[in-house]
Amino acid sequence: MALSRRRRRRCRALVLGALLSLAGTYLCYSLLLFCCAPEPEPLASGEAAAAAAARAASPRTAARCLPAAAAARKKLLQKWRACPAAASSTATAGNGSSSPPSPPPPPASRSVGTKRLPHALIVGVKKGGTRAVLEFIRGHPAVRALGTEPHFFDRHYERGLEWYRRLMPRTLETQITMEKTPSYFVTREAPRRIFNMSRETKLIVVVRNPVTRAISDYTQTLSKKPDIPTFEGLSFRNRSLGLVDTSWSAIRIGLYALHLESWLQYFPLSQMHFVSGERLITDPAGEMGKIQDFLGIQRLISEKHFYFNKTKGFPCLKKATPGGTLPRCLGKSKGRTHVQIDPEVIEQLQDFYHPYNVKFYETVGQDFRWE
Ligand SMILES: Nc1ncnc2c1ncn2[C@@H]1O[C@H](COP(=O)(O)OS(=O)(=O)O)[C@@H](OP(=O)(O)O)[C@H]1O
Repeated sequence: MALSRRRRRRCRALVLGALLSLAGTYLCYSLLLFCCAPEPEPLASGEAAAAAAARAASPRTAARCLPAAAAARKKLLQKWRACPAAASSTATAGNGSSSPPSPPPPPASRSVGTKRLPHALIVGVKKGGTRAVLEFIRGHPAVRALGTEPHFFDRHYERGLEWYRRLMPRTLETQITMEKTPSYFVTREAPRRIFNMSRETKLIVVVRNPVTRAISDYTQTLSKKPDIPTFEGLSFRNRSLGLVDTSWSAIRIGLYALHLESWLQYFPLSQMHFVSGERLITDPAGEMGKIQDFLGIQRLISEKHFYFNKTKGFPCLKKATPGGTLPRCLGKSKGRTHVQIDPEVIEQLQDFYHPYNVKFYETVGQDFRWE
């Protein structure tokens, strides 16, 4: 009898102990969750809510940061944060000036930061050199970019801004989020949709001689569909009458002045930056310098990060980090050998584009010398 009472008492003590330890674990777990909860991300969907989220994210002011020169020394292509541009507008990458007094902060890893709507977009043009610009600029420590083309403002708009935001890489407050989708430039609804996301969005357009661009576009299509008609056949409604077929997308995309009009209904020119696709090849550092100025970030990507690859026939990035993962040259689909086109056809198309080009130069205040 006494034995079973003792056993019952021991049993009760064991149950009590177990309960207490469970309660303790729960308390610790709750405390841990409370202390380490991540920064809440906006969850509301719809244009207004996400636009508010974008505005909230826009003052990308000083948090702890790595001075730009130090960031550059810490290898351009590593994702170190850089201090805001105001620190020094003359800094160039790795010019060997003073070293940081204390150890640098940890790099912004994939799990750090917040997914934000883009602050800047490369909106076009197809075959202009958009991939080169994206790959070059994403080496900057103050920029993080989506590697693939999300086609949100043309194909997937109905999925909502929240879907779009979730595609973005995480950024720190001081960093700029970017993506590129070249078809935005010729999408009628894109300017309004981007404006509704944020009227402060910075827009980059890489433009190239519209005739060369059309041939590049055609060469790409031909590589996928070898049975399509000839370039000459597709370009004209009536070649002897010189009637160009502007309904063919390869031709239509090159009417830059027309497409630009839709953008100027929503954005001032000062919010748009036009990159010369030609100069991007002959002077990548020069064009990248202007892009960095436009984005309000330090000129860290400079001459010393490029070399001309004779085999590729294009400038390529030097691998700035030992064992870095970014490619030195762009892939095989960039810099294809173009299909041979009758020089007379080229001349006819040059003539066709001339008035549109002139209008475009006048509007943007830059002569791209495509004549
Ligand atoms: N550094 C470097 N390396 C390789 N290619 C370069 C570079 N800079 C500019 N380009 C030119 O980019 C053209 C492709 O343009 P996009 O990247 O805009 O094409 S796409 O619309 O994304 O398909 C591509 O066009 P094609 O030469 O007709 O293939 C290149 O001329």
